[in-house]
Amino acid sequence: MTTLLGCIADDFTGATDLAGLLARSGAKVSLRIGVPGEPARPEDCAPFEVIALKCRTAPVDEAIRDCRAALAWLRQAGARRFFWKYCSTFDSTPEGNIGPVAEALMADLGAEQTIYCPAFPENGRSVYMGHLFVGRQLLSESPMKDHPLTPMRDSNLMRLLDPQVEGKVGLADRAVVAAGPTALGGYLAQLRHDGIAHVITDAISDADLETIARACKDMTLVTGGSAIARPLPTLYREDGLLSRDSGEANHPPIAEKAVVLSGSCSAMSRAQVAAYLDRAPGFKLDPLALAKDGTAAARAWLADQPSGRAPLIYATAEPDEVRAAQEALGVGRAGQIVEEALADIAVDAFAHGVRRFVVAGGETSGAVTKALGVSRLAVDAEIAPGVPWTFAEISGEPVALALKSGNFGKETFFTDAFERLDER
Ligand SMILES: Nc1ncnc2c1ncn2[C@@H]1O[C@H](COP(=O)(O)OP(=O)(O)O)[C@@H](O)[C@H]1O
Ligand SMILES: O=C(O)[C@@H](O)C(=O)COP(=O)(O)O
Repeated sequence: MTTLLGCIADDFTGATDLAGLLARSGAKVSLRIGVPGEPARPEDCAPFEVIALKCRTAPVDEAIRDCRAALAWLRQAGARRFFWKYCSTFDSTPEGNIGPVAEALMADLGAEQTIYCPAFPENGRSVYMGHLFVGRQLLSESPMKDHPLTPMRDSNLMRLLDPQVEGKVGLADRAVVAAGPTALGGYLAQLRHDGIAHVITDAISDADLETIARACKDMTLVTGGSAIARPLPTLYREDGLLSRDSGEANHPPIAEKAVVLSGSCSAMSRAQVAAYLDRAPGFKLDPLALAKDGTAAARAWLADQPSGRAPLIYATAEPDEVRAAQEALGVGRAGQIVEEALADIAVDAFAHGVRRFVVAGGETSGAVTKALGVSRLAVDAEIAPGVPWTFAEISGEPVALALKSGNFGKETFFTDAFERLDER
């Protein structure tokens, strides 16, 4: 059927997060890795199409080029409403890519205004007076200040967005949101009249997100984290745009051999790795050793592991270890070496019969999924808010992948993931 909402995600965990939240409604969601090589045929498309890109930290021009190509494909699929998905912690560099991509998409779509709504209350992200909180902490005081690629050192979204865009930035604060969808719609119209193209929206609860979604459901372009998109299928149903058909599909059984790969250095991933090492064998990657000797030692270790709990290979490290690796190798190169190593290990693991992959980290998931040659993922059971199991076919073999955002899941996530897969 023709696509109702065309979504572009700036990383792969963000894409599965968004697809998982949209799929909670029972609607059919299709998740494609990269812009498909073939032109879109609306009859083969789902009402919700998500294109996963790996452009969060790409040079601005490259990110704009890739997102515009994704937009063109989604328009061919029939979409007239679009969603630009970035991180609920607004991960970006000083130059972008949140603002420049939004502005390029707006130009292509002739949209005068869009909203920016990263709030995800279920995962502790809220926005108040334009300031982003992670749990009880301001973004800039949260562990996101030490992110290896996008350290977030300011919590004021207007201040973060302003240098990234040419148009004017404004705020729809909590008082306006709390006044309900009609008041919010009127306020946005007033801001549009005043020439404000980019509006940060406060939201501290799911009820706020419902209000914003209701006020913005017909906006040509909405931008944000996944949670602002979650109410949209229900709203489209109310408007008679979407049928009640379930998108549920049966997936073939997946062979049991499994591996956990973690390239995320978030505080939550560090806790998850530590908890899992109490129960399963682990191998720690050292970026300097990888730069010198490659992945042979890790691959040999993996090949030697007895069956049982899925082994864990991780580069996950404390901020001072990450800084030391970055000082020795350069920030970009350190990240790339680790991503390429985990991708290389994943390909080797697949060749040795591994069919269940749990991957921690957005950039890491992008590298692993691309290397495995996955082009489309089917979304299945949610393990934790924003992290579903997904299924793919690689060389004709069914494979399960859980792509975990660095910050998501409980401490027991890796164990939870396999339990969830077995109980489906
Ligand atoms: N020990 C390390 N030293 C330096 N960089 C690292 C290390 N471990 C992982 N990285 C890099 O840090 C980045 C983490 O980003 P990502 O995978 O997106 O995780 P998250 O989801 O937590 O943001 C990746 O580029 C990864 O290769
Ligand atoms: O919105 C979110 O927080 C996630 O969907 C997301 O984008 C994850 O990014 P990483 O933390 O880099 O995995």
